[in-house]
Amino acid sequence: MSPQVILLFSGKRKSGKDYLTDHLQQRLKNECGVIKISAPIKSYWAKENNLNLNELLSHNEYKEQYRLEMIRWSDSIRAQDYGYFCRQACHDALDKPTWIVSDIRRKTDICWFKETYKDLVKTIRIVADEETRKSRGFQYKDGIDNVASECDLDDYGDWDLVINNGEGKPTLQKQMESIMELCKNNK
Ligand SMILES: Nc1ncnc2c1ncn2[C@@H]1O[C@H](COP(=O)(O)OP(=O)(O)O)[C@@H](O)[C@H]1O
Ligand SMILES: C[C@@](O)(CCOP(=O)(O)OP(=O)(O)O)CC(=O)O
Repeated sequence: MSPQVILLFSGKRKSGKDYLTDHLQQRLKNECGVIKISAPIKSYWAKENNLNLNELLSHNEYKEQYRLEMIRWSDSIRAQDYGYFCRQACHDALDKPTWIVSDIRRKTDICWFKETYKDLVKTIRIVADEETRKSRGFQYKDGIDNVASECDLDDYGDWDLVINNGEGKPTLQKQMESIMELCKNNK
């Protein structure tokens, strides 16, 4: 079965990408599959450096020790082929009508998905103010928070949906409904 809608989620560290996409997955159950562009990066890095892949994939602090190096290495691959990790992440194409891509970071990620899947693609930006992100554990790091990995989409202006997940955010129910509404147009 080919997908009917592909939801691309983006947002800064601790904006709530995993939180909201996990909830969406619980809601859609078997109807959806989750794709993480960081998965093939982490898998390669774990193998090369003999690291614990499950820890690297988890929400724990463990991955933070390796984030800077993974960004640098993955950017060197992207410089040759910007779709490399997007393609790898979609490789075992999910047999589900809705795909949730939980970690879009660069304009080239959006470009690759739109070139490949055309108008199946919907882009969603999760925003949260810095105070809220700090209360969730965000700490600014030079080389991470001021490079493409975190900033390339700051000036992207063509989101299909922007969700506030910070101060004054709507209820989770409302956040989910706005996503479902976006999907409806593709089904
Ligand atoms: N709307 C929310 N309500 C309660 N906790 C939240 C909410 N959004 C995010 N969090 C919590 O904030 C932390 C960071 O969220 P996470 O989804 O991991 O961010 P990101 O994936 O964008 O780095 C997690 O502990 C998560 O459970
Ligand atoms: C090297 C990375 O892929 C690591 C991303 O790991 P996660 O996607 O787990 O990070 P957060 O959800 O923001 O905490 C970043 C990149 O620029 O590709």
